[in-house]
Amino acid sequence: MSSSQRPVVILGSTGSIGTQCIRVIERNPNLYRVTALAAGGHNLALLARQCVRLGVEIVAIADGDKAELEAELRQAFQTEGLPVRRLQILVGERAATECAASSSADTVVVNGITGAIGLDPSLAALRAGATLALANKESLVAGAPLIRSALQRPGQIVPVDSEHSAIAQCLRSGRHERGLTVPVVSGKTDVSSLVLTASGGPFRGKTRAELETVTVAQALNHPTWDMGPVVTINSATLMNKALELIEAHVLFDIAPEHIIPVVHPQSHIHSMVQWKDGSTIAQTSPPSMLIPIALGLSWPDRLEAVAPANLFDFPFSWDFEPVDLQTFPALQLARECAAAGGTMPAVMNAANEVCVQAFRDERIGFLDIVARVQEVCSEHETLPGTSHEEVSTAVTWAQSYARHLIATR
Ligand SMILES: NC(=O)C1=CN([C@@H]2O[C@H](COP(=O)(O)OP(=O)(O)OC[C@H]3O[C@@H](n4cnc5c(N)ncnc54)[C@H](OP(=O)(O)O)[C@@H]3O)[C@@H](O)[C@H]2O)C=CC1
Ligand SMILES: CC(=O)[C@@H](O)[C@H](O)COP(=O)(O)O
Ligand SMILES: [Mn+2]
Repeated sequence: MSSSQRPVVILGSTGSIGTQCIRVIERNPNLYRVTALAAGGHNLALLARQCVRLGVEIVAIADGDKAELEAELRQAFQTEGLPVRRLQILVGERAATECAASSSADTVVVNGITGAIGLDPSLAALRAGATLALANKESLVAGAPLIRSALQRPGQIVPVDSEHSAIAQCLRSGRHERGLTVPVVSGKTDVSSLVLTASGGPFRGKTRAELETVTVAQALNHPTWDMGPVVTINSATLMNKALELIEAHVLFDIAPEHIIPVVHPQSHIHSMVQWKDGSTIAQTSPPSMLIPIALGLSWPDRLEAVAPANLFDFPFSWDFEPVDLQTFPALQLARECAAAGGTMPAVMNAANEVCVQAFRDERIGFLDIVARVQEVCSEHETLPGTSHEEVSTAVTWAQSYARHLIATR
């Protein structure tokens, strides 16, 4: 390893964020070296190929068989024409957390795991002193007080979610020192609001009556982004924007009433910051996660030619419209959950994870997802959420109450 190569740990390496992160790193071999990979264990052949190609030292899987992974690794070494080498293999539900804990202050840990299961690995990365390039928004929604107390230094979290990366980039144009992430210009904040753009998802413009019969395949057909299935369905219910509103509130320490969601169907403007003088700064590029992922690795520097830029030499237009809050009530629910604070956002997310799985299994309809999440939240008595035990008790309760509602309605 050359001393100029920064060590990188990728959690969720076989997913949409993970594979795109590997693309960025493979284009910049002099800058980065992947030391560890973690995945769920559902695609061992791909994981083994990644390990061999990248020369990692540690590989972690949540589920699956160690012997099967070893066999895939042997096969991958042979396919690449390389001598078989032993790797440290971690297996089990704590494996990704152990993998993150193996990092150190100069490491970037990229968290591309889906779901609140990503919280413990995020905490482990922060406690190890690593930079956390965070795509796993559920970490912040489920465990904001825990994340705050695990933070070792300002700027330790670099947001990878496209909207939050955009906001972080826009914030560099003025004064804003508060929040958990990448403070750049110190001084009292001059921000008046954050404008959170939403594509509107595949069902933009539909009525609730029309949404009653939409299918899983239709919900997975995102108009502008190619992503993993959970975030794609969350985009369709606008629960993704609900999670992102809480994510922005936590990351940038801005009151939810100063975060304004707006539908922008082209997904070219990734979010904006409005300043006290009336100015608005936007960050734009054609939809691609490569830029926010690259910035997660290199912040505040920029890598060369990461993705195509907007072309301004032919006519086109960008549209904006208000979010239809009657048809898509998730955002209003998020505001209420953010106001309640403590364990309430973790409960909202946990119930949503259960309901999204039930919708994917065709056990509930599309509109039932947010309706059941609302019911779960309305029955929850908020706790401060400052201990791990409180958060996991609330999450377990929300999961089982959501399952009960799904089974009995
Ligand atoms: N995809 C995108 O463009 C964007 C994604 N995000 C966020 O990034 C996160 C990841 O999304 P995305 O890449 O789309 O999701 P995917 O479903 O494509 O990938 C999820 C990854 O997590 C792994 N995984 C699942 N469970 C575990 C576990 N217990 N331990 C370790 N790894 C695990 C999966 O492994 P396996 O393959 O074995 O199941 C897979 O590698 C989500 O929080 C999402 O909201 C945010 C903005 C954009
Ligand atoms: C790419 C990204 O950051 C996603 O979270 C995206 O925001 C999803 O699109 P929606 O705007 O439809 O939720
Ligand atoms: Mn996003």
